[in-house]
Amino acid sequence: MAEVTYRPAHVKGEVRIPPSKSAAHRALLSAALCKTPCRVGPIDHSADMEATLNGVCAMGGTVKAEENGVLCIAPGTAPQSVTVDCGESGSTLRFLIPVFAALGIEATFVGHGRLPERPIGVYTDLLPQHGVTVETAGGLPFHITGKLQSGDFRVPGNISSQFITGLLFALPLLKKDSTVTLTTPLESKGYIDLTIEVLAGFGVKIEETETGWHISGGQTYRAEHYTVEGDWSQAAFFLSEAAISGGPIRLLGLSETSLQGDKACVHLWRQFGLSVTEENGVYVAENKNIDKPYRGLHGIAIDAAQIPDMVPALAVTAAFAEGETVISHAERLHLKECDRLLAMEAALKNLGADIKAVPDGLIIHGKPALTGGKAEGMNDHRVVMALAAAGCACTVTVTDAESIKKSYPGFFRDHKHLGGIADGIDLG
Ligand SMILES: O=C(O)C1=C[C@@H](OP(=O)(O)O)[C@@H](O)[C@H](O)C1
Ligand SMILES: C=C(OP(=O)(O)O)C(=O)O
Repeated sequence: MAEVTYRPAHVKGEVRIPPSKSAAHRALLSAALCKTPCRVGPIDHSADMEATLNGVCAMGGTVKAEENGVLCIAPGTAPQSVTVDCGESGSTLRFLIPVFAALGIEATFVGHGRLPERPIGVYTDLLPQHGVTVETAGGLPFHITGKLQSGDFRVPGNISSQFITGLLFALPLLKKDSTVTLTTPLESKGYIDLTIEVLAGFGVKIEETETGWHISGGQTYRAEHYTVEGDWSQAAFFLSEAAISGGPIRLLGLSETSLQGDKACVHLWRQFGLSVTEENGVYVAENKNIDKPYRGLHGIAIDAAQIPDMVPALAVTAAFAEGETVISHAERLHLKECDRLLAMEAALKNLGADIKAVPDGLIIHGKPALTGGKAEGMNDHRVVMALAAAGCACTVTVTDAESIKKSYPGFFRDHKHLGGIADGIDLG
């Protein structure tokens, strides 16, 4: 795989944050469940979006590109049996399985990269209790036959919220009412809030209960269009760049009222010492203490249970922040596109940082400067993008540079547009 070399530079200027991958997955799937055409956009053509669009087509839907990144999704006739390639997208796989089961489509789900090894056991246990036959050797391929039956779905809240989202999409399609009951406390709650919000945009109601959710059966997905808001998880990489390089960076396209849990990045980087202000929907990130020791940044304590995708970018800023940063409740990072805790530990150590992975997170003691060096991207988009901020301060070569295509194909272009240097790869 190709390498990218980030070199020291002062990044500043304006960047339009791409549309939210999480919101887009949800909106495309909801649109595919409508009885009449629905326009969804803007959509960024990342590999994960392609995976969900594969799913939309496998449901019999058709996809037509219109202007300004809008896609028109029209319903078709669902096939009886189909293979769905989910690429490397955990969201696609875990959202589609129960939906296909609710529609009674016999399906084989396949995937690549780390996806075949990522947890799927929640469905292996649960679906057979509700009328679906599952065939799997543990991971992918994952084959389902039969039609999902309503009832009480008991689900752990701490493996992946994506199982719950998948059920919240599927259960309204069944004839009778269902409940989802949490057997352990919910992590990544912001993603469930986002699911419920997108469903509401399609006229589908989910009721929160003391133990989980009540879902009325016989509901209909209905909407003519859905506008996808900006992606707070991608904005975090630029907050980290502003913290280390100075900025100011103006971030366009983000919603102030977003339910994305990753909106917490504003508060977190302010705690590190970055100034983040908002005016008329534009967020401005600037490190006004860039000339002070440690760039005026100081270490913080972070509970990552609700914001797993923030961790790579947080770890990089922490490597430059005075004192200790402790990132806890991040166990699920072992199970993402790579083991993100070990990947960030290895990468930042190679650049000269003081970082230690512990079972539930990372402990980092910041240094005023890093030496730079070579790091493994581990085929993980968030690892490769997070290291761009370190590369604003020291030369960093990262392998697996193309992995950014999973969520943000224009990342190097945007980094360069801000004055950053990303050599060795031409991805626009
Ligand atoms: O629902 C979603 O859109 C997502 C949920 C999160 O996964 P977990 O719930 O497994 O933490 C997150 O890490 C992922 O990038 C996107
Ligand atoms: C983990 C991620 O996505 P997914 O789970 O959908 O593969 C991610 O985007 O960081």
